Amino acid sequence: MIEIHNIQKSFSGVKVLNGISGIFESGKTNLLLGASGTGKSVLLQCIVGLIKPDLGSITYDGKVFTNNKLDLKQEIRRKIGMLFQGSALFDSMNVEENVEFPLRMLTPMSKEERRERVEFCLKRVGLENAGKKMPSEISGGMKKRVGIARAIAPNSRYLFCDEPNSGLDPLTAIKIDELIYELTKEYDITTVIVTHDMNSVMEIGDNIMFLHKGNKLWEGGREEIMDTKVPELREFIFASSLMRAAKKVDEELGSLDELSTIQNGREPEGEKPQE
Ligand SMILES: Nc1ncnc2c1ncn2[C@@H]1O[C@H](COP(=O)(O)OP(=O)(O)OP(=O)(O)O)[C@@H](O)[C@H]1O
Repeated sequence: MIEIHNIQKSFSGVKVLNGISGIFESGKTNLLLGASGTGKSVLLQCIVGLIKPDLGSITYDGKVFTNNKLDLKQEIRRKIGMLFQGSALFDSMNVEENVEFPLRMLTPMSKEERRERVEFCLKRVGLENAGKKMPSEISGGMKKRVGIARAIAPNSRYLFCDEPNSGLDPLTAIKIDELIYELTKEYDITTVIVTHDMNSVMEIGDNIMFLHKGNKLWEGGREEIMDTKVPELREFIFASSLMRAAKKVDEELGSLDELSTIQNGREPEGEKPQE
């Protein structure tokens, strides 16, 4: 579990994060949702320690990451896996070597142990036959899979993904989302995902934090987000014509349901009979 409290960050006097607090639980996919420029990536970078917040605290499983103790920071960093937007694979290394890299850097594993772990991780992400390929020889979706295998290889307890399905076709994007979701549950990882994709929200949003102009305006699960009354979030969700259509169908199905209840001689739920 990761807890953030009152995270604030300004650049050149311009406030980008305005006191964000929240809890990211383990075994859950926690989404940072919002339009471009709302501070999602800056918050993610603060949480992983790439940017120092001006104020606020970040705690990983009870250990305070923001207390400047180098040993502790390094201990936590070893448990962090990152999936970058463009996958960020090393072009000069083949797929196996990319996945092996953090094992060489962060663990005392022997060569044989590393080989077994790489094999296991590549199999888990469905790339058992791609180990010898170079990044330039594989598709965008496969690159994301390699990035995921590399991120989880050292038994990471925390997984951070910056727009994991950017640049992918919708079907591949869903598969990548599903893979991240399954791994989160399987290994009880605390996963934090930056996204502005409503498909991801509806598919894998266990816990969603909606950011707007550096403020947290809403937090909740995918089953409640469509009913939000927060105007900025409603505007964000229904900016997509697909989501507007989905809402319309939902409302029409609701009306049909109500109609059939009345036709069957029962009162619609929530309505009291007239005296
Ligand atoms: N290193 C930096 N120096 C100055 N300003 C920055 C820096 N990093 C981010 N910003 C500014 O902070 C604001 C929030 O940026 P951020 O990248 O977090 O947005 P975002 O919500 O992730 O958007 P997107 O979805 O487009 O990536 C933007 O106005 C951006 O220009």
